[in-house]
Amino acid sequence: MQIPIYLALDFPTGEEALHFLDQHELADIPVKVGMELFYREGPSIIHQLKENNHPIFLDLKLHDIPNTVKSAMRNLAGLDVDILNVHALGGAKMIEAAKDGLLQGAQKTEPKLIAVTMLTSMNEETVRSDLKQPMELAAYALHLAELSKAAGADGVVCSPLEAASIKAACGADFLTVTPGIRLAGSEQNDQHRIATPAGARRMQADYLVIGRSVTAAANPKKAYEQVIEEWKNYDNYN
Ligand SMILES: O=C(O)c1cc(=O)[nH]c(=O)n1[C@@H]1O[C@H](COP(=O)(O)O)[C@@H](O)[C@H]1O
Repeated sequence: MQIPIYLALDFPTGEEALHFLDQHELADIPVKVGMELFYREGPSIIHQLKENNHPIFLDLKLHDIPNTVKSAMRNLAGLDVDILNVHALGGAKMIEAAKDGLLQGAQKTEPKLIAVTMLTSMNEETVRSDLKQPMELAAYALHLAELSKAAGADGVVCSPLEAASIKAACGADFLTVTPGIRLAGSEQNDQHRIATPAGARRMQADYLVIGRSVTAAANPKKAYEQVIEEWKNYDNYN
């Protein structure tokens, strides 16, 4: 079975992303294509990665009125990727519309629909001061997860710190996809609610998303292997 660790391909061009995978012998690994790469390359980067047998999470975080999201999802589902996502903050009607569009557009596989709860770059203070959200962040993320589940999402993007409580409330089958993953000693960058790969697994993350801890490492291949090692043998790590 493929290890559910998606490498975030946050590169300016497809050429750089493909070169990185090739140079560091990361053939076939699950990858996440986000706004930076997709807005530059469009569907062609998805076709190329699929040709190289990479499982793909296409992370475009749709957030618009239900009708627009439904039509966009119909198109994206036709790309035959494994995971697509929306912002849970778009509300229940928007998530339901995303699911409808996804089902209409699905080709060989039905991509999983994942809703982003609270971005891992936010903390209690920014949620309160920027969003004027009075609930505690973890409780609000849990609320958004329950809303997403009721609206037909297959899981959520959340911080590893919230994964266990979301699993407890939404059930073992409801997927927790967790960015904000950092190897010990890596830069935190703009992330706030973070954990190591081992910590995330212990906290019941189903899928990890990791970018700069690997892509900006002195030895990306070694860093990626460390992530896998921690995922497999999480009891041996802090
Ligand atoms: O949906 C996402 O993938 C996502 C949600 C979130 O809350 N936080 C978050 O960091 N991400 C994405 O996960 C990746 C994390 O990258 P690194 O911080 O470099 O590991 C980036 O591509 C983000 O766009």
